[in-house]
Amino acid sequence: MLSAEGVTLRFGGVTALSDVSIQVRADEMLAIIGPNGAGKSSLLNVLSGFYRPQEGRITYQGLDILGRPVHQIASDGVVRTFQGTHLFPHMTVLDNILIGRHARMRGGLAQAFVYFPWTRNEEARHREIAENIVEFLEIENIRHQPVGALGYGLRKRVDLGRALAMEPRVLVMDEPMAGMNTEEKEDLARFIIDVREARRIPVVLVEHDMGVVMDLADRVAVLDFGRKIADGTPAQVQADPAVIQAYLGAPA
Ligand SMILES: Nc1ncnc2c1ncn2[C@@H]1O[C@H](COP(=O)(O)OP(=O)(O)OP(=O)(O)O)[C@@H](O)[C@H]1O
Repeated sequence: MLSAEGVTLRFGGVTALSDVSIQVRADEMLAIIGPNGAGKSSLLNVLSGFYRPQEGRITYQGLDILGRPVHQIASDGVVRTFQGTHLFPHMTVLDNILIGRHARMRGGLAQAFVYFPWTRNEEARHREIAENIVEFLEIENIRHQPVGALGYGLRKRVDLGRALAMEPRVLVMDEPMAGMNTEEKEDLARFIIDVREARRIPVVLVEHDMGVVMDLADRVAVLDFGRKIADGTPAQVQADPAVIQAYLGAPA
């Protein structure tokens, strides 16, 4: 579905990724883990077109997408969320989700909020899709509240809604649960599982919480100092001496 082959990414003298190959298979939950600075966010940025590696290939549905504009990669279906939230705090939940429809709007974003007669039908269709997402994420009761007034857990849920509005074919999430309490993590995990069941799309996520990773992921790839050191089921990876060494710094 989406893959990196032999990817090397450097920032000046820093090698963030070194000859990394990874494949995201259809309908799987792939977790990317590793110690701080291991290159996890860099790998997500490369897979979603935000960073262009100096070496290697990125393919999506069999096509080389290296160098394609990032908005085009997103509208082709590789949709990512970022650490924290990228929402408009003064706008309502529903309007923030509608922003996610931007890539799918023929009339452009401005027209979505202005009632030109010729855009009314399209506007109604986008609103219906946004309302369905609101229902799916069980945030009907806050749909007209400004996002800035919400707690972090709910804001992350709205952020997921905005990503869903973009109709992802691959959903890429950078530490979706960072900064959440246990209850918020459980809620978001449930919705991520629901998304996979409802949309049958692969999800790639970077996550620090090993409990979450072991519960959610079908497969885990481990990065350390920009290299992929393991790739397997959660149980395989957990028992891998190289992984244990990377995390604990113990001698091999
Ligand atoms: N835009 C950038 N400019 C310069 N160096 C960068 C940039 N982005 C990442 N790096 C460097 O690349 C390396 C990998 O960083 P990256 O953020 O991908 O790691 P990470 O595994 O996501 O870390 P964390 O778990 O702390 O978020 C680090 O040494 C980092 O300092």
